[in-house]
Amino acid sequence: MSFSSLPIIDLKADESIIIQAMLNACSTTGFFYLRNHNLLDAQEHMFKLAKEFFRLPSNIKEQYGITEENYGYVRRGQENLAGNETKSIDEKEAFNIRNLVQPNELPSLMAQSDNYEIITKFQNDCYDLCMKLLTYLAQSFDIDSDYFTSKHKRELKSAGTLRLLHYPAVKNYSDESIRAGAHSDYGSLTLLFQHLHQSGLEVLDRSTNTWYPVEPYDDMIVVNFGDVFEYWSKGFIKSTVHRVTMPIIDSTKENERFSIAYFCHPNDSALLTPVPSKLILDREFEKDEHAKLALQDNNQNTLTAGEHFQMRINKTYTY
Ligand SMILES: O=C(O)CCC(=O)C(=O)O
Ligand SMILES: [Fe+2]
Repeated sequence: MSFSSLPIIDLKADESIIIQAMLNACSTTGFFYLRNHNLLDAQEHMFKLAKEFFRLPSNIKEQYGITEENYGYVRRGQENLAGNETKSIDEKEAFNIRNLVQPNELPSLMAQSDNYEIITKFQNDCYDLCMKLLTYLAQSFDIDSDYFTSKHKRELKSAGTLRLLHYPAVKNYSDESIRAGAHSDYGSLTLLFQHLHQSGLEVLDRSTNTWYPVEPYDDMIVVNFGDVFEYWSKGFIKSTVHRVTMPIIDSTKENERFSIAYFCHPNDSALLTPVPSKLILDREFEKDEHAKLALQDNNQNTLTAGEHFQMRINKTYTY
């Protein structure tokens, strides 16, 4: 397993192979490609809708501005994922949709019944896929197979979010510009859908401080582990830092970028205590620089997933 060619997990492979591959991926790169998932059609519909939405005039999009709970429209320059370590802002716009969203909470384009159905189907498919991966992961750790899924009940409150992203075309930019600043994700798993060979995503190998590009493939989802797993595994599972860089300027090529992220989060009340696996319980949690920044810096109080999310969000628009 290496950052220069991320592992590929094939959902059509034997379960024993998947379970072993999940264990290898989570403890090394924290990122992998997922092949043979069944979200291709749903993904295509979702990208079409996202493009239609981002083409709307700003005043319409801004009617649904981001709320304190982190849902709604983020305009270009409003968010800075790398926090106050840098002066730059993220050159992107985004729209965050909560789980179990109701049509009356959405812009009229998304509230139309056919589009609302596309959104809810996509959310359900993503949720089901995450639950499948979490079941395999529990098997990798030799714990009850519903150990993780029981902390992700669909009907209970969580910070789970579907995020549509648009990185507008650029003709020039400064050295400090970035499309999405360096960050780790806050939840348990992220499904990242890239599109039409629009690259730019990079992952950080913390041990050597080296960035590696993540090539986009239309038929494979990029999956990564978030902070919650770094807590649950005392650092055995890596919540790998990533970013999206600016495109190479080539006047013959269109360079805007679309992506979609499904952030799976445990229920707000879930405790971030170590999982009862032999692989984890005997481990010392030695926090490296990233963990010290992203996670609560002392091991005295156990956080809930909701508290950790709130802590990260309070900084996001600074960290
Ligand atoms: O657009 C991408 O490829 C990555 C976005 C991302 O990492 C995020 O929003 O957390
Ligand atoms: Fe991310």
